[in-house]
Amino acid sequence: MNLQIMNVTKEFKDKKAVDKVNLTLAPGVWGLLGANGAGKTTLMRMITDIMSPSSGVIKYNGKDIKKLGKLYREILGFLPQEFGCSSDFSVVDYLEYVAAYKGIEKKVARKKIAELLDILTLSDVKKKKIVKLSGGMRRRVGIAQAMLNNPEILILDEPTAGLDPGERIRFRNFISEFSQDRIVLISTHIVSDIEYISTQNAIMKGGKIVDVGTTEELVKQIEGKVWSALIPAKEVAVFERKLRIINQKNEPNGMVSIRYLSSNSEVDNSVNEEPRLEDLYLWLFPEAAYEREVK
Ligand SMILES: Nc1ncnc2c1ncn2[C@@H]1O[C@H](COP(=O)(O)OP(=O)(O)OP(=O)(O)O)[C@@H](O)[C@H]1O
Repeated sequence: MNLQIMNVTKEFKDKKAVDKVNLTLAPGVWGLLGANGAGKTTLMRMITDIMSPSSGVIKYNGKDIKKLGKLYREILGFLPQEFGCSSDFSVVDYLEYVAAYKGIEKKVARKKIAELLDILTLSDVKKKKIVKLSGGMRRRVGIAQAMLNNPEILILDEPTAGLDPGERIRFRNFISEFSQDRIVLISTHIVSDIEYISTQNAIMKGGKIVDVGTTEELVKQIEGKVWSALIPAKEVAVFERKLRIINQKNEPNGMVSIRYLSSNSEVDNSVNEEPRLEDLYLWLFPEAAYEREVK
């Protein structure tokens, strides 16, 4: 099974949101990483056939998804970024409604819904109206509706937004298990949510895929560029101006330990650290560190 994105471009009036993207997705979990405006949502909308490319073609097992039409939608599950069912439905009524819409037999749907409610820890709120749920719960209802038809291709746009740490861990384990023989594409700003479950990652910048690889392969390019060091607390502001500090923690005796990115050691006592995917993300998207702070 594969999904080929072939020379796909999407142009809006004055903006090329996706620019000649070529990518072949094989079964596994795919992380789609990129800063705000990189083109992730636009690419996902084209993969789900909600939006048509300005040029290029997307093929599922060698066949144009446009020509597959309904057949393609039957094997597809999608959680849109803006999923926020504002109707008066209860959780279970909503999921039954979506299942009927997707043409899933009632008995099969009931069993699947019960299973998903359990896995996504929504059983206790299944009779509650969706509008009355917390943001994290609503997101999980969104994940459930995307998975009702046991999709071979599952596209999740920012699935972990609003989930608490426990929910995140459950989500990761669940997706890892689910992705056997399926293609799962996840876009997220929370790099740690895909770092350990993604089989491959694709990095987008300015509408283009700039890198593809496993987490281990990708972080190799910043090996030797991630450092930790101890600095006096009173000098933090000075160091902040000259270094790309990505983490800092207060230590005893008026010292602060910092983790920073640089081609060379910039503080005497610096020690090289094992690079992580988040380090690479911040190396490629320095502005993201600022975005995180202001959010
Ligand atoms: N319908 C549209 N009309 C005009 N420009 C658009 C439209 N949709 C997206 N864009 C622009 O295309 C670019 C890519 O947007 P897109 O939403 O795909 O990025 P993204 O990587 O998903 O960002 P985010 O993480 O913030 O959702 C942005 O500059 C955006 O403003």
